[in-house]
Amino acid sequence: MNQKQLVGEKAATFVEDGMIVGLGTGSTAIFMVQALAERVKNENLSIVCVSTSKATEELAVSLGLNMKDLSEVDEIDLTIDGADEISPDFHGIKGGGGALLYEKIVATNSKKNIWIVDDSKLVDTLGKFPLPVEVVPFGSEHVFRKFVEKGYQPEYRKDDADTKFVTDSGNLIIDLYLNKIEDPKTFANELKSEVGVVEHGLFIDIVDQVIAGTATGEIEVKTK
Ligand SMILES: O=C[C@H](O)[C@H](O)[C@H](O)COP(=O)(O)O
Repeated sequence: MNQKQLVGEKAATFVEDGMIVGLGTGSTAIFMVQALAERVKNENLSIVCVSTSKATEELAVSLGLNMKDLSEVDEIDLTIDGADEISPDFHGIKGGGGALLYEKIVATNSKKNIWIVDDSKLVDTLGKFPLPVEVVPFGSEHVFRKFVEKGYQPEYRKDDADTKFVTDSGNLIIDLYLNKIEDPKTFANELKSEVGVVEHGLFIDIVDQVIAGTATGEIEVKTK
């Protein structure tokens, strides 16, 4: 069994009856959603789920999970999501699948956040993975040029048809090829202060627990 499936299935065991659960997005989160739907059926659990993307929403509905909009629920008990990079001090990059905005909104309205990853995502320093920045389409070329001037090596995210990728909320994504982010907190604040930037993929002080795969097939659970 691959690492993504192992950690996805493990994470689904952290959900308890009666919880409001945030469902993450991506290839690892898919395994968690499938395993959770199985548990709900087999153990007759009564849970409410909130999605972080249209793709996850569709999957969860097809599996019969009880879905609600974020605005319809009070605080989420537990959100389980994937990640693209995680540093030893529990900061991360997310948004490789373009879902960073809804993911961050759901995560910051959750009592607890768990990230599920294979061991390739655990890094010493963030930044090898291109950092996604979600921008409003209006005037985005100006934001793009500022990123060029600052040496951030930006590239518009493209979809399969080679046109600009559009997020679930109708925005664009500019990926920054930084290679290394020395001070993620400061950089996160700097990006947020740029008008036209809606959100970025740096998730600072958000995750509580990381469930990571290993080459030997064992699972590591790390708590902040
Ligand atoms: O926008 C996508 C999300 O942040 C994903 O959770 C992240 O990219 C990890 O995805 P995957 O599990 O497919 O590597």
